Amino acid sequence: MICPSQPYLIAPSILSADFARLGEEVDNVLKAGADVIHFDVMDNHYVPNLTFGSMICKALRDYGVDAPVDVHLMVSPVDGMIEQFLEAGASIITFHPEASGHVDRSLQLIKDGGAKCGLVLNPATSLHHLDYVMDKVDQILLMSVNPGFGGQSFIESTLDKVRDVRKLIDASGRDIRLEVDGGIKANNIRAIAEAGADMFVAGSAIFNEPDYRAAIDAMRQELSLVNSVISK
Ligand SMILES: O=C(CO)[C@H](O)[C@H](O)COP(=O)(O)O
Repeated sequence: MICPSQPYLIAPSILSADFARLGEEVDNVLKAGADVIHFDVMDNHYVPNLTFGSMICKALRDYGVDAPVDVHLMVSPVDGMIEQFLEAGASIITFHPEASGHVDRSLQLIKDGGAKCGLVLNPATSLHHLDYVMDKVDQILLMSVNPGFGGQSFIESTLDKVRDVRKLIDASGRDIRLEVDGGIKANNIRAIAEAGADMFVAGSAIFNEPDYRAAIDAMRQELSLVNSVISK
């Protein structure tokens, strides 16, 4: 079992928020103890659903949201959207390697714009996409559902993938965040952390609950029980 070198982060996905009251929803979830706002951008091309773009990110910044905004781009091609989200105030931008013709260039574009960069791997996407970029990425996001919709069930084989990526991160000697997204709830977050993840995206498990603080606290309570040993 592995202990990441950084504290655990909980990142509610606003995909499951009430869009008619988005500013208020983001305020409420931050007041309830969220660390990061996860922002799912879907283009109805790379994934079969359509959500929101950089204008909504900018609107949240203008509204006063100063927490880190973690933008997950499910769009193809990706570079134009990267530029827009840098201007809109994104803190972290991740994208799928299949959506970029030049992965190294897209990562550099994000870094040059002052945000943290990362790659997202779908459940059946190979880890070989991480070859030759481990010196560059700040974050790796493993999808534990097929992207496009909230409220799906966690794909169990992700746990093996998390263990494999944790080994790659430890071998790199860099502080790279290992984020997992899809079907995360209080009853499985501990196992995901024990596999080596240190950042957890949860949409329906938080926004579908009447009490956001209770939902986040239940996850933190499970994380406090993680059986961990420093592996470095
Ligand atoms: O990226 C996503 C879907 O593509 C969502 O962030 C993810 O599925 C979170 O939703 P839930 O916690 O309800 O599974």
